[in-house]
Amino acid sequence: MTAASISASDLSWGPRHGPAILKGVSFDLAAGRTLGIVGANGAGKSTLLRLLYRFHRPHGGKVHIGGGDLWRMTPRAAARRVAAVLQEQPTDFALSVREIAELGRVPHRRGLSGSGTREAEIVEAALHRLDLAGLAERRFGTLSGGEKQRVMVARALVQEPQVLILDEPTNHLDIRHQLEVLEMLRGLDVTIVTSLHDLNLAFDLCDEVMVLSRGQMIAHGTPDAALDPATVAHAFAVTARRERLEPSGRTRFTYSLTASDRTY
Ligand SMILES: Nc1ncnc2c1ncn2[C@@H]1O[C@H](COP(=O)(O)OP(=O)(O)OP(=O)(O)O)[C@@H](O)[C@H]1O
Repeated sequence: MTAASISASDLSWGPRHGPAILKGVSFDLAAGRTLGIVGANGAGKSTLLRLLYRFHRPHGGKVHIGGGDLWRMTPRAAARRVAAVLQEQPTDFALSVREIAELGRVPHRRGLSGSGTREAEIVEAALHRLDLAGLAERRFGTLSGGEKQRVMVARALVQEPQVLILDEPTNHLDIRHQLEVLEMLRGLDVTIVTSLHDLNLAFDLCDEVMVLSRGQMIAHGTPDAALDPATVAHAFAVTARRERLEPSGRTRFTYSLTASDRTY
């Protein structure tokens, strides 16, 4: 895998005949960096991600991956560059874990050529990395939510993308697998854009954070700058507190409803 830069300029999108859901979002992310997208429910996080993995064509603005316009590439070329791990999981319940992971090779195959030794090695390595070797022959439909999530990350790795788009990648994962998956992702030579609900994770994991509110970017920068308590309070309509824990030196957020929000 070789990371590629992402450049998004003035992106907007909305449903046909509906109001704009995403308005004027721009950012430049250098190759190999991790950008976290945070914001309240409905803020537009998944919508922004959909524009980055070529699901929605922007109504305004452009996305460039490694300098190339995402919508001027063929779908196959785009799929060789960008992989996505989504909240919605596939319904190929009858396929085995290995077969789902192998689907990640499709953009790399020419014609009807099957899988060679190298292809098989890539799949095995990804299954191993995600702690799935023992489940390789299991039917996808029989897995737990967290096991399914790990299969989807494995399939994305098998795709050997330059850019990895993740929509809430830690959903369903227990704390050990959260740490393992996040540490593994950080070690990849890939550029990552991920939505996250957990601000503590965003602070620890990301090189940069973007805060969305009602479809607009209200902050973007280092986690320290973007996640300042006033911005968090505004974006999530809560009282936010940010503390530095000793002796670890890690930053932790805690939240409460503002007094006027209480209904009791
Ligand atoms: N295709 C669509 N048609 C109509 N409305 C849509 C469409 N896609 C998204 N929306 C609306 O746009 C808003 C933003 O949705 P989006 O899924 O991007 O939010 P989000 O920040 O990812 O939220 P969550 O944290 O709940 O996952 C929501 O109000 C959603 O209902």
